[in-house]
Amino acid sequence: MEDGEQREWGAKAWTYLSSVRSLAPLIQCITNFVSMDLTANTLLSAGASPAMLHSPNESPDFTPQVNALYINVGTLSDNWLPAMELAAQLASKLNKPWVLDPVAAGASRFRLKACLDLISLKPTVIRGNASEIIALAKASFASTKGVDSSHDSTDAVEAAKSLANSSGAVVAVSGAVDFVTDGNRIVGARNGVPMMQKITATGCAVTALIAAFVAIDPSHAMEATASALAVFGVAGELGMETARGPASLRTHLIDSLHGLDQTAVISGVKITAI
Ligand SMILES: Nc1ncnc2c1ncn2[C@@H]1O[C@H](COP(=O)(O)OP(=O)(O)O)[C@@H](O)[C@H]1O
Ligand SMILES: Cc1ncsc1CCOP(=O)(O)O
Ligand SMILES: [Mg+2]
Repeated sequence: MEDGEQREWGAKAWTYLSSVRSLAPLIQCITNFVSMDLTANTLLSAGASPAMLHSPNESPDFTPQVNALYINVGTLSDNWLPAMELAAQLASKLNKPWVLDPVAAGASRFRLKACLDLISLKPTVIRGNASEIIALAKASFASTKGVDSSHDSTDAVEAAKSLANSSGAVVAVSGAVDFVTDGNRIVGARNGVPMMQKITATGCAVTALIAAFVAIDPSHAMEATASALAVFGVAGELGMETARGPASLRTHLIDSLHGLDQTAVISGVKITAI
């Protein structure tokens, strides 16, 4: 039963990846300085088309052209927040999917409020680590030490459900198991390797990949999100076979994502209902 369910998810994930490769969705990324390179390379190696355009002077022309918008608050500053809000408003008004990465949501009052304000603009998906999702669900500052999680993803499952219900977004918590919920259903993806936490911006990059998968099928955001997380994890597992540490894993993960074939995805994806 479980094997059949996993193969079905594997086939679904392969369909999403193949569609990203054939349709090359255009993804507007308003993201942090640390992650720009890995995020753009992750999207390119998956077959999507990244564009790091963030000026509020450009978004009125550019956001209408994109297939999805990705907003990441990692290196948030006073003047970037209005740019994020404008792009999110445009995407919502135009019915385009948009995905939020609430990096370090609980690290400061400014950041927490910014994330909650962005969530009021109706993201399609929110993907964070466990500490970030707990901070958002409780709307509480100081529940995290920075950008890295001090909780396991299993600790944040109830917080994810509660955030999904209050926001209307699909919520994903990454970690050893990546959980995805729409507030009602929950699935878990058990792919990836622990070394992925030792490369900065892997979380940011997988959130961008979620945006590319959701761009293909916005009405099934939960399926697209779980598939993106699992596919990124499979690329990490294959990359780890030849990597010697975080720096080479970063390279090998990108290479593996680019080279994934149907067999690797269908047999590698480990998604199950919880
Ligand atoms: N212990 C782990 N085992 C396997 N994969 C992991 C583990 N921890 C994180 N990952 C993977 O690393 C990527 C980044 O997740 P995470 O480190 O939780 O995000 P962030 O960088 O935002 O804190 C995700 O694809 C996740 O599945
Ligand atoms: C280190 C750091 N500081 C601000 S943003 C950032 C990158 C965080 O990336 P991730 O959440 O994917 O680990
Ligand atoms: Mg992160």
